[in-house]
Amino acid sequence: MMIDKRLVGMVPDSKKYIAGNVVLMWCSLVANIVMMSGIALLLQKLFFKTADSRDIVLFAGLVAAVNVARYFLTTGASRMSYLSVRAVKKTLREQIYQKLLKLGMSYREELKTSEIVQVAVEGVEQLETYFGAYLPQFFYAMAAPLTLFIVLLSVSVPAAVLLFVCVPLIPVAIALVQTWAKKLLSRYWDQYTALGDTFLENLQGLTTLKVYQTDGIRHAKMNEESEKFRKITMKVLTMQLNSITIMDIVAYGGAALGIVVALLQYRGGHTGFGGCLLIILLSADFFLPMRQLGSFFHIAMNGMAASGKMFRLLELKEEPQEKKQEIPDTEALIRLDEVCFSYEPGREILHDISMELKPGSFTAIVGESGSGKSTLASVLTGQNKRRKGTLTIGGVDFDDISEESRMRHITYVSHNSYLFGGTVRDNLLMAKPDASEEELWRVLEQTKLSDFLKSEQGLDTVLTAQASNLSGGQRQRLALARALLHDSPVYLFDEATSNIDVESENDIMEQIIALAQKKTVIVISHRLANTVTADRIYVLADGKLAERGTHEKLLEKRGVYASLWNTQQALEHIEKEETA
Ligand SMILES: Nc1ncnc2c1ncn2[C@@H]1O[C@H](COP(=O)(O)OP(=O)(O)OP(=O)(O)O)[C@@H](O)[C@H]1O
Repeated sequence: MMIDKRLVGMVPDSKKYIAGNVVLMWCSLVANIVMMSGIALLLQKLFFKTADSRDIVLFAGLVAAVNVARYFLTTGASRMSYLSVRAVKKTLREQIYQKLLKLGMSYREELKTSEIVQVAVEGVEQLETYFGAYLPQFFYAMAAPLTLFIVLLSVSVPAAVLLFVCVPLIPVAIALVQTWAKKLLSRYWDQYTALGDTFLENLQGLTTLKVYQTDGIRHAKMNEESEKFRKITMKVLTMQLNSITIMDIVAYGGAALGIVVALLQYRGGHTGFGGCLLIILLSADFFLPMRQLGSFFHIAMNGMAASGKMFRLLELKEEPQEKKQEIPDTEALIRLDEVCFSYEPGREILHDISMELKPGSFTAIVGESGSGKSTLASVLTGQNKRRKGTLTIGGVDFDDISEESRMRHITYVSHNSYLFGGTVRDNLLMAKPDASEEELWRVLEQTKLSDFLKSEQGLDTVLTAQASNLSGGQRQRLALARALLHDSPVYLFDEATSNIDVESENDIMEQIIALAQKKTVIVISHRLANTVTADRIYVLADGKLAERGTHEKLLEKRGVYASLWNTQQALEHIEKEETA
């Protein structure tokens, strides 16, 4: 109940450090007993005036030796604590990281990013006390009263028994609080991660909030959440303080009782003066380890509550990659048969989509806003896995293909591909780590970025996070350059030219169309003029496949595509007239 076996099992390395810590603390206790016995003996001799200078010197030597020994023992115990904490942090964070890698692109279907960050940072931090202090103290708190009991048995049996019997009252008090504490701490963590999520969202969208001047409303909402968090934090602290008070009453009450018994025993002549003194000096030591365990327990409980969230992450089902296959060849046909997809139960977004994406072909997926184009792209790239129907690449079921093979096969470029802080070179080499300078410049020339970069620091031009120091067009050009370098058989462009200037759009489309001569290219675009040369155009309407064919054939049909085309042409015509 008080030890989470699963948690300890996760960091087997920590066991030896915990054991070492307990042994060192126990040795320190023995040294203390020796010193207290020395004090009791000296005081007895002083009281009965039998002490001589030799006794004083001997006693001084004993005190010095014990203190030196205790210094080393305590330092050793702290070192053990540090080593076990280090093992815990390293192992758990490594496991979380590996898990995220194994979960692959679809991890966001299960957990929020902010939750993962909080668990991996704060959650693991909370476990520091559990492994470094609570667990060793747990075993020490058992060993210490037993040792003292055995020592004091030879001094006074009733006092030793009474003190020993009172010690378990502390764990009983802890256990009583535990059930309540567990629920409270679980709520505390839920509230904490919820607040973290809101904070991250508001921070990321701060500019938008400022633009629409809704930051005040969000601020008020966050204050509400913070207030809830404050309240639950206060509840947790109250619970901790109350239970510490109970433990203090038991600990110091028990020690006082032991002292009373020792005095009664002395008065009754059952114990000597020195024995009585020894009981008085050691009685608090019976309880202090348990009392200390009680204070660590509350922090450890918090860590255990955090570990609940951590286990939830670590237990998420992952697909074993070993059994996965490679895509048989680069000329593989991508086939969808009656594919359906829902983000949430009861609201299907894609309905019975069947299509064939032939190797070396240029396919376009078009449709009105909200018709499901991006959803289809996320299914094709494995970001959303909860689909129904069949999706195969080269005859192999999509789910049986390893993520690595899929990533090598399909390069996905969205309208906001992530560019990392660092240099242009760093971002490009991500796609092909062994690319030569010439290769890097070639893709930059293709995407017409080379002149601009030459006027800066070339490949060493520094980018801020998300390349926010580049223009929208430049960002998309760089994302395209990186994709071209990746050299995969299939390219999927999801609105890769949206929200950028016309010149960049034309340049990028020119490169995409050239790419379609050599590779399988799928273009999702709201602008039909970009995809007129496609070998096949799939038209989506309300998540269904409404039409398919070439641009000319679709115009002849005078259906959804033709009407979309005519509307866009008319709009573009008006735009041209207005700018003329
Ligand atoms: N993460 C999500 N969770 C729930 N519903 C979603 C999610 N993403 C998209 N949808 C819903 O799926 C539907 C299709 O959206 P999708 O983004 O695929 O359309 P689209 O054709 O790409 O639109 P656009 O051209 O505007 O980008 C929409 O009704 C949208 O509300």
